[in-house]
Amino acid sequence: MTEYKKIFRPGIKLNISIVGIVFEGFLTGLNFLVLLKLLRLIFEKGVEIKDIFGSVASLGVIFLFRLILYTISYTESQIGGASVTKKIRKTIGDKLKHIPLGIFTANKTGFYINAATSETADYEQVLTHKMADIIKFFMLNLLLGFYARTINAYVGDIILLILIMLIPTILFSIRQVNKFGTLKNKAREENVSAITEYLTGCQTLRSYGLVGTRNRLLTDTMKKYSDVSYQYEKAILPIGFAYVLFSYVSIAASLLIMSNAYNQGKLLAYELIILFMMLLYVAKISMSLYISLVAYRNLLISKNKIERIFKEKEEKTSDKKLDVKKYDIEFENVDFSYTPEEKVLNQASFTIRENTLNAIVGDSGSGKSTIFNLISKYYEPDKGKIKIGGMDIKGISSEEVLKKISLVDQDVFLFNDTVMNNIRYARENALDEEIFEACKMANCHDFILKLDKGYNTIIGENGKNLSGGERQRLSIARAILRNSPIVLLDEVTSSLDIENELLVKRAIGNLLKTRKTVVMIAHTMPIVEKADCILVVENGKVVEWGNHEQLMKLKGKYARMRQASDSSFIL
Ligand SMILES: Nc1ncnc2c1ncn2[C@@H]1O[C@H](COP(=O)(O)OP(=O)(O)OP(=O)(O)O)[C@@H](O)[C@H]1O
Repeated sequence: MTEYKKIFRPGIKLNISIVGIVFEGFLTGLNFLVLLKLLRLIFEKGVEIKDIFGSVASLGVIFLFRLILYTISYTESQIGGASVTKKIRKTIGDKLKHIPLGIFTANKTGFYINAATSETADYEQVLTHKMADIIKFFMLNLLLGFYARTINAYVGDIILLILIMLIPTILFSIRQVNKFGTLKNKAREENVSAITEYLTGCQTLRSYGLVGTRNRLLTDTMKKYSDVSYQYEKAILPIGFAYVLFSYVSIAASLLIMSNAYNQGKLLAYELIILFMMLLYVAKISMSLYISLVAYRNLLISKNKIERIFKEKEEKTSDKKLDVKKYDIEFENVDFSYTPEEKVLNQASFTIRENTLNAIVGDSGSGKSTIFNLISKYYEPDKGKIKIGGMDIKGISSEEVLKKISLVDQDVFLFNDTVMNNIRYARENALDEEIFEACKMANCHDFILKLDKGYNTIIGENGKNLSGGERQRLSIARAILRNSPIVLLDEVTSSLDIENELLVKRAIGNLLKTRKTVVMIAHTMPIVEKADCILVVENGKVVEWGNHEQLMKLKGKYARMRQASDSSFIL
């Protein structure tokens, strides 16, 4: 058995609960025996009050046992179901750690959130309710059918026929469930993605007055989900209705057979009554069995979704360490595409020397951020080699490579935690004094002290209580504290006001004082001129490199970009 299949297996507690619920079903069947005995007394020799008390007591005892069994089974199933759910969610979490980081694009967020929440909860339903119900209803139906046969063979056969007719009904329903259930799940996934996007982008949407527009898109996904759900019900309901009709026509046919048998003296009055009661009960539980089987199949679609995540290709892991003495970065004839249609890097080759400040410039969409994505191993190159300190990073895990890199970009992610803890994520064992020092260097110490509880202030979900510049400086403080040999800065000042830009620039200046291999993508920073090396990217290649003076003398792409830039120095 594939390893992941074991995760879905019901554990001992769930198996106990299933056995308990099936027994509880058998006990329900015993009620008919008690009633049969009472009816026989009524019709054969006249009933006495003690007989009634005896029957009521028997029914009471059966009820008590059923209650005990049900309580134990229900509790066990809840504990067992929660334990399987925990295992599934944990495995999804573990799996996500090993899926290549580049996969986490915004449109997949809904897929993963949905799998870890709704789909897992759906599968728990299969384990805690559906499986036991299906076995219970099936066994009970079978038992009543065979028992009815001992009274009247025809009626018994009709009960068994009602059960057998479930097979074509279910086969027919499954086609609809597979079709519409899959569509329903897809629509739910899109809905979760839309909700996630709406909530995370709410601030931006408000600022652009687009709340209404996006809200419509969100409600569209909700409408699509409700439409598909309606189609699902519309496709399933007629099949269920036809089955109910068949069951009740069978009961009518049984009534005819029973009245004939009664008139011919082959069936006693109390037998007729009990058989009739059984038939009504069988029709009811057959319908419940049908509903449970349909729901079971539908919920298994969720299981398939979760399995898809478990089967997703994992990043190649290796224990190989990035054990190097220096931190040069080299690209050797690197080709890379996100999609087969567009080659983003084409034979890109360049070297970034260690302990130097490097700037990457180029037109929008030329592939600057892609170079960062490849250095950080969010993606693997299609061809060519990327080396750090002379070592090819191909066989090294992204976690290991990322240990050597601090990335400061525009999208600073902050946790809903204290300022102190948010910075400590960069280095878990950092002393408080080291955090204060890093914050001073990153120009954030003063604003942190002005916060309500200073370093112990909770900064809200993704730091929503802070300004863009403050968030940016906290991110630089993290990079300083992390003290990794490579620092990647991605257009960090592009969205800031002048005052904040100045503070962030000073913070970067302090970061650069510690000798590191620094690579930055910058549009508006005069610091580009100060870079030891400027790499100019065009059409997926580094077409020029050198310092500002060298490149200006070259009179090539960089010089043209520099001349075209306005007085505010837009590269
Ligand atoms: N995840 C992605 N999937 C598909 N295509 C992508 C993805 N990310 C970027 N691209 C495409 O790759 C090309 C290079 O993008 P990249 O972000 O590296 O450019 P850039 O030079 O950093 O641009 P900018 O200066 O505008 O940030 C662009 O055409 C972009 O549309």
